[in-house]
Amino acid sequence: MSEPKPTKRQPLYSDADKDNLRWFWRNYLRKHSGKLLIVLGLILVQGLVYQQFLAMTESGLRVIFEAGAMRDLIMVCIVVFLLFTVRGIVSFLAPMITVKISNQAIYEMRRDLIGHLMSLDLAYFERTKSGEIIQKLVTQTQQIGVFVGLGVANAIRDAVTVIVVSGYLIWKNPLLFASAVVVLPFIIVVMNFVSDRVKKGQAEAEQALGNYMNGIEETVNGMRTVKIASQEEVEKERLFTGTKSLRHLMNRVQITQALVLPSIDLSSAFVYVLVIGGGGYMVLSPNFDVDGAAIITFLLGMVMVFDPARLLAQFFGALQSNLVLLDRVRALYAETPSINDAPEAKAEFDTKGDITLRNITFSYDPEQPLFDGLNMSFKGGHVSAIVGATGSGKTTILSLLSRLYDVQSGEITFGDTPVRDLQVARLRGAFSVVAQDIVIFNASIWDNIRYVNPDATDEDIWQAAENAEIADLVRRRGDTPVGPKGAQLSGGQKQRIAIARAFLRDAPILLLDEATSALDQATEERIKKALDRLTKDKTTIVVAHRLSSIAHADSIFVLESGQLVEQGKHEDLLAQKGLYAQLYQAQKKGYDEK
Ligand SMILES: Nc1ncnc2c1ncn2[C@@H]1O[C@H](COP(=O)(O)OP(=O)(O)OP(=O)(O)O)[C@@H](O)[C@H]1O
Repeated sequence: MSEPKPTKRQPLYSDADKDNLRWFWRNYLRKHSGKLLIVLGLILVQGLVYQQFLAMTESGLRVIFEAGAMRDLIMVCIVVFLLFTVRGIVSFLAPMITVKISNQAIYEMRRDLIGHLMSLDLAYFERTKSGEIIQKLVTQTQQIGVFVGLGVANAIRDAVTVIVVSGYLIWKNPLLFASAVVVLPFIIVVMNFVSDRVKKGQAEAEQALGNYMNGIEETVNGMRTVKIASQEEVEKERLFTGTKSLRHLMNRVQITQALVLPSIDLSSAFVYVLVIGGGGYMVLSPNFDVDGAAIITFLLGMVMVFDPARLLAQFFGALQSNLVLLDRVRALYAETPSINDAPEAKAEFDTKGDITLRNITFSYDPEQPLFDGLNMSFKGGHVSAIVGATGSGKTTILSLLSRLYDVQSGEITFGDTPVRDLQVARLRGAFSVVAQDIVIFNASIWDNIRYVNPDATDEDIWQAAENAEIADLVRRRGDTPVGPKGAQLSGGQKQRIAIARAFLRDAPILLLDEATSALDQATEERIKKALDRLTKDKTTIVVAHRLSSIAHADSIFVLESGQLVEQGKHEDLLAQKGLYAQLYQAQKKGYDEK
């Protein structure tokens, strides 16, 4: 499951490809073995129909050439018609089964991929382009499914036809058939060339498509910034470049694939000439016991072989593309979550105990350590605040507590229990969070609030909405969705939804990261009173830039570049005349001057 290296020649069927095919068979097809055997039986019937058709044609021609009975000719016609009726019915039944199997396989593959995706760490989503994820879950799985459902089934049908009809022709006239095989090496060389180029081209095209989809997502989501900065032309150009490169790559893949048919046609023309010439000679020569009916039937048989052979050759070109897609889809499983439940992880813990960070080290990027030996303790049931300059690591501390990331060394404990000994879902279930990046779904405000507690009663939801001062808006907007990512709401309205969620969830530990920063002072004052009730007896950690809003905290931690530089109550910190006092005075001065 390696990333493609377009410049290096790769084997057509690498070990990874074989492994991917086995994986696909084991997980999504093997369970349908019984039905697949039925399909195989139906396909065999299709092949046999062709063989019988040839035999009947030869008999019919002989009746004509040898001026036989009319009755025999009519019989031949009826049998031929019946044979093709059988083939028609079977040709419908086989794909009907395979299409169902393949759609089931797509469904299961997507279900598994979504399940795995949900288990991955936040860090994966922060480094992976969303276009790449959408591509795996939407287009690549779909293409693989269609290929398996129709492509593979048709290819087996074609292969069976080629084998059965060729077998019949060999039996009828081995010498003539042997002369037709001379074109085989030419076809093999062309197919190898095509397959190799298709594989490389497809890998590059998938990469380009991922980038293009990601570009669209970024542009659409960032439309406000694009418009304000008048960057429409730049974005247009960026997307044009993406589609241009796709056009170039798809041209390369599809034109290469188009080489297959003319090569087969050229070969077949060559073979037909050989059969007409060689077969004609056999009829005319007294050394061979071959009549005109046999040669015409043989020629018809060759036509019937070449048609499925063309399709088979096309199939091998498409197979290379699909092997690339399968590799891309399966690559998601190479990503594994690192934040898991430890064996025998505990479901229960003291949610009211102190939360302690002991000598922790953490960095997002090994080049830039953020915390190195940080110690902090948040008192259970009390309100603590973290303050400090932007980028000093306040939000990161909150993320570490709920294990969105794991510390690299040191330990975080809840009461006496190390955080790694807790079940992740239980740990996170103990938090209500109002984060800086509020996620709003394109649903009604009501549904957005209920998201954090789907079992809540209507009464609870109204109460939460009242507490967060958003109930009026809920009444006014009713069921109207709020637009993608809450685009129809103001920053303060989104923040009040997040606060309403915290009220509704009512978990024992509360994390408020700049929770009221977008509110006007009057609304903030009203929400503060409700929040004071909410935080009662809960362990609350507040991150705020506006120091006046955290002055009442039981304990204030002052961070500077990932280090704890001061700690204490508001009055004590002011008396210390350190960083906190400086920040506070600067803010106060700012307000006084306004
Ligand atoms: N997901 C991430 N990946 C890489 N680096 C990150 C990530 N999140 C934050 N950082 C970096 O870590 C540092 C601390 O960020 P953090 O968000 O904890 O700061 P903060 O004190 O909360 O800042 P602010 O007051 O601006 O919210 C910053 O230098 C930031 O660039």
